Formats: sequence, C-alpha cells, structure tokens
Amino acid sequence: MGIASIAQLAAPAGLTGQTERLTAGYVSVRKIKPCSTLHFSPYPPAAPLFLLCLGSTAAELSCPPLCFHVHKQGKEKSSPPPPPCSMDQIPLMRCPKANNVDQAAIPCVDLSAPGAAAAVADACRSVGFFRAINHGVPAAITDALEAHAMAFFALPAQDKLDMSGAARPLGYGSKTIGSNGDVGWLEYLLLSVSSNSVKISSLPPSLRAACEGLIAEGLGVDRGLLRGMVVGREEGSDELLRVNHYPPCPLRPPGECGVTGFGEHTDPQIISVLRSNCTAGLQIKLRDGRWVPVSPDPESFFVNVGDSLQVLTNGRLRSVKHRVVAPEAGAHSRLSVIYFGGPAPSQRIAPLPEVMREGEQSLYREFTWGEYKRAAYKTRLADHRLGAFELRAATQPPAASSADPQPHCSSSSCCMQPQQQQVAKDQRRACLSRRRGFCA
Ligand SMILES: O=C(O)CCC(=O)C(=O)O
Ligand SMILES: [Fe+2]
Repeated sequence: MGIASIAQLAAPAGLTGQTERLTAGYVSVRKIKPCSTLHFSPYPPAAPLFLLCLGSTAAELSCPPLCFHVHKQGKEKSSPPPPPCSMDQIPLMRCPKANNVDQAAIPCVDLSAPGAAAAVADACRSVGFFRAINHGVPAAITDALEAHAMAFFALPAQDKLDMSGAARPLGYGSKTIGSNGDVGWLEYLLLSVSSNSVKISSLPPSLRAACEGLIAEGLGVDRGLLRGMVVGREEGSDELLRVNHYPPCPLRPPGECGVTGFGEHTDPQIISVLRSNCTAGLQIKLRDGRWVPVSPDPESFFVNVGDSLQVLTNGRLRSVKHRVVAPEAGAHSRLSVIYFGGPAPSQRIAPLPEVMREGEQSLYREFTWGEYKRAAYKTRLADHRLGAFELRAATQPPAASSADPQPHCSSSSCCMQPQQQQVAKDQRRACLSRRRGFCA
C-alpha cells in the first residue's frame, strides 16, 4: 500500500533544483522537489537539512513498534522537576481583536499541486509558517493519535507521571514549561525519537503505536526502517514529538486578554510540524507585529520555521513567533501534536554555503545544535535566543508590540471579549463542518 506523505522539501528560493543532495542528521534528500525520495545515510551529515520532506513509501501499521525514549542521563536531564505552579502564576496574554482575524495572512500550500516546493519556500521566507493541505496522511492516523492522547491525558495525574516520568525536560509535564519559570495552562508529553536514551516502556502501547504511525507516515518511511534509524545509534538526529493538551481554563481574564496556554516563543529546531484538533488557540506573529489566530483544522499540518533554519539560511527564512491561548471555560480541550526536527547535537549550525552569495557575511557565529539547545534550556520562552549568536544588528527582531505578554493574572473575576469568544466558536464550528464534509 503506498501512501503519499506529508512533507515536501522546503528549499530556500535559489536552491531548488540546484542542489542535488542535502544531508540532515541521518537524512539525505536527493532532488529538491515535491515527492522527493528520502535516503537514510549511514554517513555523518555534512550539513543539516532544511527540510520538510516526504516520500511516498508505505507505512505498514503492522511493523514492530518504534521505541520512544526519555533521556534520563546528562546534565540538563538530571535537574529536579520544577515546583508545581498555582493558577495565579499563569500569565495573561493580550489577544488580537476579533476583526483582526485575517486567515489570508497565513499561507496555505497544497502539497499535491505543481509548484508546491516553491510555495513552501515563499511561505517560509515571508511568514515562516504555513498550512499544508493535501499532504496524503490518512485522517485515520492522526485521529487515532488524537484519541489515544486524549485517553492518556484523562488518566489520573499520578498515573501519567508513573508512566512517563516527570518532564526533565522529557516526560510528562503540567503547567510548567522548562525550568526557568515559564508556565501555561496545559499538560504535555515530550518524547524523544533519539538514541542515548531510556525507553518509555510504560507509555500505553496504543498511544505509542499511534505516535509511531504518524512519524513514520510523516517521514514517508515504513516503521521498520524508522526503528532501524533511531535505535542503537550513537548520535542520531535530535527529534522530538510533543503532545500538548489544553483543558478549558476556568479563569476569566479581563478585557481582551486570554489565559496563556503556551507562551510566545520561536521553536529552536530546524522545522516543526503541528497537527491539532478542532479547538482554536494557536496564534502566530506576523512580521508587522500583529498576532493572527490560526483557524484550527485537523486535516492540515502547520509548519513552522525554527531558529536553526533561520541560521542555516543566513536569515533568508525567519523563525516565526507563536503562542497558544488556553480554551475558555465551557470550550473543548485543545490537543496538538508537534514534531520538532533537530539535527544531531554535534551538528554545526552555520549558513549553508549553497545559500550564500559571493562575499556574503554570516549573520551568526557558528555553533552546534547541542550548544544552542543548552543555551535555549537556560532561557525563558520569550527570550530572543538567537541574540547571543548574532554577529550583526540587522537580525534584531521587530520591537515588542502592545500585544506582548501581560502581567500575571491576579483575579478570577474577569472575562474574555464576547467578540473573541465568538471567533473561537465560529472557528470550531467551521472546523467541524469542514471535517464532516471531508469524512462524509
Ligand atoms: O500546542 C500548540 O498548538 C503549539 C505549541 C508549541 O508551539 C510548542 O509546543 O512548541
Ligand atoms: Fe512552538
């Protein structure tokens, strides 16, 4: 059974067609064009990939399960879990007004259409974010993952902790994100698909199998091959799968504020691919400083440019700031699954020679992925993490806008703008009816 898979290669403009081979971690891609075939190289990578690629191989659901791993060793992993946080520590965020909702600002790329690779490159250059449709991943795979993840999050807190361990940073976490004081109205599972780690043997097999199915499908490989890639390697790519669950929040914030589900940040990796259920909440920041709510669509994948891709392209592609506002009381939970593609820790991150014009200077001092990740773990979510690696001021992000994070919540007696509530409801209704259409 051949199943088309989700990703296309996102090559920055000017690269498409010129470079026949890019390597990222363990992945080599020949031919930067839609439906490229992935080759998994046994050789150390020469340069990381920019990515998004999907081939068309079958995902055999009967393959032996892939092992998900939790790191239990190493400096950053041995720190104690952050203390539990109370409700009034969760910050508010000022939300965009309902009439600012402009979905046209979010590029939509039909991965089955001719010219998809160029559209991906355009979207990554202009916004750093796009919706991918017609990706070929069967809804049954993402729906199964959603159902199993929901069942996991419905378990008693102690069971979730017992099964996956407290997030340090991998494992199960609730309200605290990282160990530097970031908090949000969510719980999550952070899983690694890498080596040098300890297996989460007690993750419910159905959830593990559903995760495997999605990753294998997303990469366009069968699960046997995927397992061979991630098990027993000394230093493989640093890839994570994150499952976020945002239950409805009983807090009613004032005015145009929402409760922070996941605070503003850019993803540090190369690329992130997100799929959510029908509940709204994700917002991205446009270059002009406006925050735009992203209409939920379980049929689509949403793709973010990460900080590392920004550096690899010497700033031609820019990582996108994004955040999540928690669902209000009475709304449905939001469930999102995000795949983060990062290279091996020793991988050098520097502008790729292929993208540099003659005489062009690097905007960043060179670093390895491991170095950047360690630096990221020491910062707050909203920090400008690339700042410490910049060589030139031209890459400073736009100045903070009035839409930036607001002070902590001190009251439980205020409410969301009715207009904003209406938008979330309309988005969900539209999402559900689209879905009924697709599934009919
Ligand atoms: O949960 C979401 O929708 C997005 C979360 C996110 O940005 C992240 O986990 O990095
Ligand atoms: Fe993110």
